[in-house]
Amino acid sequence: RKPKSAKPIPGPDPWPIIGSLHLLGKYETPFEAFTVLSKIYGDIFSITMGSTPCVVVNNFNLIKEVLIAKGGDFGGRPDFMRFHKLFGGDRNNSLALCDWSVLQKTRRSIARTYCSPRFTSLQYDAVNLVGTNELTVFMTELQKLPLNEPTDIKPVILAACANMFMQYMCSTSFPYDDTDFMKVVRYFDEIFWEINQGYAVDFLPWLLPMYNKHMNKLSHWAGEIREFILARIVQDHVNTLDYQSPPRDFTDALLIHLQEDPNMEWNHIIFELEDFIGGHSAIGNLVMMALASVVRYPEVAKRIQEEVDDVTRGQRYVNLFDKAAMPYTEAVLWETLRKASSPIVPHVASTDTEIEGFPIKKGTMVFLNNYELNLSAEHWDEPDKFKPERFLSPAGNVVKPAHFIPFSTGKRTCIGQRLVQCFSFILLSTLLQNYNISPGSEIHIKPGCVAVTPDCFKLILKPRNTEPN
Ligand code: HEM
Repeated sequence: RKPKSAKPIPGPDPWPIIGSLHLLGKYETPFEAFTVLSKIYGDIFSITMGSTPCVVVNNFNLIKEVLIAKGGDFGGRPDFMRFHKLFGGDRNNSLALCDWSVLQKTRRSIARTYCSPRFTSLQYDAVNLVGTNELTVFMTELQKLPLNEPTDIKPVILAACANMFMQYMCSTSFPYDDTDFMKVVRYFDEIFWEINQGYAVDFLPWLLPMYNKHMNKLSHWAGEIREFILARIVQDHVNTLDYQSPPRDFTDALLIHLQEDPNMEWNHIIFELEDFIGGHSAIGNLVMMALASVVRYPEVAKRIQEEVDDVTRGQRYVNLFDKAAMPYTEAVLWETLRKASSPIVPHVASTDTEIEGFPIKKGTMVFLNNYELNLSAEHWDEPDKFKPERFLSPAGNVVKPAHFIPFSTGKRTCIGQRLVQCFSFILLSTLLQNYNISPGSEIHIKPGCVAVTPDCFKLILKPRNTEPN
């Protein structure tokens, strides 16, 4: 198709040096600014960040055009220095931050079986087993926390998520009093928060000398994590791997692939493992976000408790096969994702192309305004309210509108979304099965972000005395 127009895409005139960065500074998230600007310039507009040409697309059809119809043209990622620092000096080591390549295709396909387990697969059974086994440990650890007073439960939730991931992907888990393990869990969480922030230096690289300390901190966290994974997880697998037998887990599958595929290197598999293990932080943060809403709206907690009590009859912990009978609890997680409206990682045009007939030059960064999709009155009834029931059909089944894409769509869609749905479900329902939870400190949630700060709000846990045997 010939470009519809040689006219430039509308957008604010950039200032020298900073481009239009000043327009974003007034808002808590740049996506709020994008929504405001879309009312002035339209559903597609251009904006210059520093000297980087960017385009913002604001409606579902345009988002689909970028992610699905032209996914191949927009397979690149931003070249931020922070991303390099987090992945051994080269962001292409990372699955989420690399440009599209044959290697990425291979890495995604190795990961698919393990990280996107289908409902009826052996992997799904394994996820269930690992998750429910960890629940017992998790509950024991929670009982060590002070009850009926403000307490910091995020580290315990994160440790439970980390163990679920490590057990599932590496057949290993760690005690919560293992200081090296807890340190690594904390570093992962710091990185998750970091990745969810934007900094002026991303677009103004000449500010770099001022960020030296920060960049060194990122490299340090990443280095410590890598050392732990190599020493405490991978080494044992290398020593015990039987190349003639089917892989025991994801780590084995990666090591076997390294042996068989001349294009795979040692670094590729270590970084892939690190990337996926790191996914646990996203789930821990999502559970904290869900709890923030649950404590704000006690009627939500009550409905989850009714569901979980009904399904388990107070006799056992929840498992993944209860999910179908607990649609409200699942809907709470979808509503948490809608309200959090985590941004889709920006894509970058890897070739000269077009969007809606407008010419787009190779190297242009594309922001997909899912904030608008998730929070506008055009798409949702009372969008500011936390209403899980919006995701329930009259018959009580979970339904999601097509424009709701918290995990994105297209060739770079999130690989971890099934694990998110599994582990967050059992953690949230088990917490509410066993405790009445109330706020223990002021709760501030940053808009347009699925992360809460590493040292975040406290909660008060009051046992419900219905603990299963
Ligand atoms: C609250 C939880 C999560 C949310 C909201 C989320 C959301 C997203 C989004 C929006 C993308 C960008 C897709 C795109 O650019 O089009 C993404 C990519 C990705 N996610 Fe997730 N994610 C979550 C958890 C996870 C977990 C647990 C894992 C790992 C097990 C994971 C692995 C990945 C990977 C590897 C990519 C990059 C895929 C690629 O670029 O090819 N995510 N995620």
